[in-house]
Amino acid sequence: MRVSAIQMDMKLGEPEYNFAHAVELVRRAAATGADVITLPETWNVGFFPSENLEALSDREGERVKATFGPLAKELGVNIVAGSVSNVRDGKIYNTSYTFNRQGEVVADYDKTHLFTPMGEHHSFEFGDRLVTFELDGVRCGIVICYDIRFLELVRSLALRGIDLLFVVAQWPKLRTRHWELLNTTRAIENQMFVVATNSCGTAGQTKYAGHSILLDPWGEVLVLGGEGEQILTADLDLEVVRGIRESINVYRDRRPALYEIK
Ligand SMILES: NC(=O)CCC(=O)C(=O)O
Repeated sequence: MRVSAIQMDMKLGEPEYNFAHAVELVRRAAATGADVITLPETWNVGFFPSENLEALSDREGERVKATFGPLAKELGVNIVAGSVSNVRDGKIYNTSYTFNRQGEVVADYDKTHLFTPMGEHHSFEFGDRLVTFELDGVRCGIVICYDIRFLELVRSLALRGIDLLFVVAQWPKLRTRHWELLNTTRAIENQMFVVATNSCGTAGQTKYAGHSILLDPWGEVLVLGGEGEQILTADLDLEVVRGIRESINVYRDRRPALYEIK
């Protein structure tokens, strides 16, 4: 499975520009022969405008579905369309939509851990369900940015049988080391591929890290981004998952009856 992660530089509060730019980048990523293309967190508005957020947001994912469904079908590619700021039932969610090669929505996920240090919970609603799905027969899960700090969340997805985790983020440069270590640790402890797509550039006072990272289940770096906008591509050999789980079988050896965290 060839995956291309788009490390996008979006403009805060400018969905018109951001939609056009995301489509252009997806077309460029498709030219690499990718099976799956990914985008970062809240790329439609940036993370996140303090004014007019509701007016700038998508409505029940209508715009992202109308844009990326047909595009996925036209290009014959799976698209993990990052996440968008999205109004549903009068509330704003940080929602991720994933499209298969036929342009169908195969997953929608609302961020479950909102980033309270930046007040995300004052503007957005918490999601309340975990999501797994299949792309080309590969079992996948998705989390959004701050979610990656919660090992229980990722282990829960792992126990549902995923082999590949998508992380879509707007992670600040200030904590680049946490970003790399957390993604690497989740890959190793759950013995899965991790495709972690970050944003870059500056929004308001915050500089975003870039450093998108694609990892194999041994925690080896397949490709690591720099600081600027770029498309990172790697081939994932899913057989590696079976190999590591046979040689170091942590799923067989774990002893959940002893753990307070189930
Ligand atoms: N967008 C986010 O969730 C930011 C998370 C973050 O900066 C951190 O966990 O550190």
